[in-house]
Amino acid sequence: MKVDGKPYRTIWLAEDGWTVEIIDQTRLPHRFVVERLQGLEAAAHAIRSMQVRGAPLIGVTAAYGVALAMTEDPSDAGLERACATLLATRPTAVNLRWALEEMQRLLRPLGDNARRQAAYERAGELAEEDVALCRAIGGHGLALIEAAAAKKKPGEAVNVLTHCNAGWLATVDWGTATAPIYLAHEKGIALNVWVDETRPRNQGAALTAWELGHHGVPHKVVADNVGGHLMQHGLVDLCIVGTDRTTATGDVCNKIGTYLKALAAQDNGVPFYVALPSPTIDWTLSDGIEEIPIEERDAREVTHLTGATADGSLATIEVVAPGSPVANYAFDVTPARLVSGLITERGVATASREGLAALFPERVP
Ligand SMILES: CSC[C@H]1O[C@H](OP(=O)(O)O)[C@H](O)[C@@H]1O
Repeated sequence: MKVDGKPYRTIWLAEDGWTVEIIDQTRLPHRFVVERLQGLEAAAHAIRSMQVRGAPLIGVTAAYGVALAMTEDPSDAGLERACATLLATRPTAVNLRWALEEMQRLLRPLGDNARRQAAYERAGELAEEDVALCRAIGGHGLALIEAAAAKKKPGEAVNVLTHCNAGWLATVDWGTATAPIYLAHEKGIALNVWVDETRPRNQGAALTAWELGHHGVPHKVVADNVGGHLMQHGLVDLCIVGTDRTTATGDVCNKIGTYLKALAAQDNGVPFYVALPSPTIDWTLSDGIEEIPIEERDAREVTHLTGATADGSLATIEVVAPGSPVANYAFDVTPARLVSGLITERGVATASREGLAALFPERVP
C-alpha cells in the first residue's frame, strides 16, 4: 500500500536479482528502514526477530529464505537444513510450514543446478499469489462493511475494531483484516477503525496505526482493554481480525487478546469476523485450543518498551518492576462458536468444518 504516496510491498526481490529486501518492521513507526537479506540466516533472523511478521508474510519470507539458501548450498543437505532452520523460527503461523512444504515439494525432485532459479521463481509466485488472495479477501469483506454502512445515518462512519496488525504489513500487500477496510475507504465509505494497541509488542499502535495513517484511513488507537467498553456503548459495528492458524473446524489462533475481544463481541451482539487466506487454514487440526502450538516469547518484550523521545531519538525503558517474573504468550485461540464468519479469498464461510469444506472441497483431507 502507500507510504507517503509511494506504493510499497513488505518484501521484494532487489534489483540485483538475488538479494531480498524487506521493510524492517522492528524499526516502525519511527524509522522506515529497508533491510537487505543476503542469505539463509538473514532470512531466518528476519522472521525470528519479527523484522517481518504476520502469517502470510512469514510464509513468503521463508520461501525467499529457501531461495537464498539454494544460492549458498543447493544440495539435498542444504535444502533440508534450510527448511529446518526456517521452520524453527516461529511455531504458530501455519503459513510457514505450508510455504516450506511447497518449496520442498518443488525442489526435491530437481537437480542441484536447477534449484536456485526454481526457488526464486516459486517464491515470487507465492508473493504474487498472496497479493491476489488478500485482494480477494478484501472484496468479500467489503460487502460486510457495505452492509454495516447501509444501517448508518448519512455521513455516519462505520466503526470497525481490529486487533494487532493484520494489515498489509502482515502480508505482501493489502493485508487480510485491512483489505476490506482499504477497499471501503477507496470506495468513499465513511470509516473509523478502532486500533487495539496490542501489547506487548504494540503491533496495533506501531504498525496498524502507521499503515492506516499513511493510507489516509481514519482511525483511533485504543488501549487493549477499551474494546469491551466500546462495544457496550454501540461504538463498534463489526470486528475484523486476522489469524495465524485456523483449524478445519473454524477455531482461530491469533494474537493474544483476540479471544477476549471475541467474548466481548458475543456478549454485545457485535459481529466478529476473521479474515484469512486459505494457506492459513490447517486442515489437519480440529481442536485449536488443544492442538495449536502457542509461541512464548522473550520476557523483555513485556518488561521493556522502545519509543521516541521528545527530540526524536529512540530510547528503551523498563516498564515492569525489576526482577518480576514474566509470562509472554504471543497468541490465543478463539473457539469457532465466537466467530461470525471467516472471510476467505473464495467468500465468507461459517466458522465450521462444513462451512470451510463448502468453499474448499478439494482441500479437505
Ligand atoms: C495476517 S496474519 C496477522 C497476524 O499475525 C500477527 O502475529 P505476529 O505479529 O506475532 O506475527 C497477529 O497474530 C496478526 O493477527
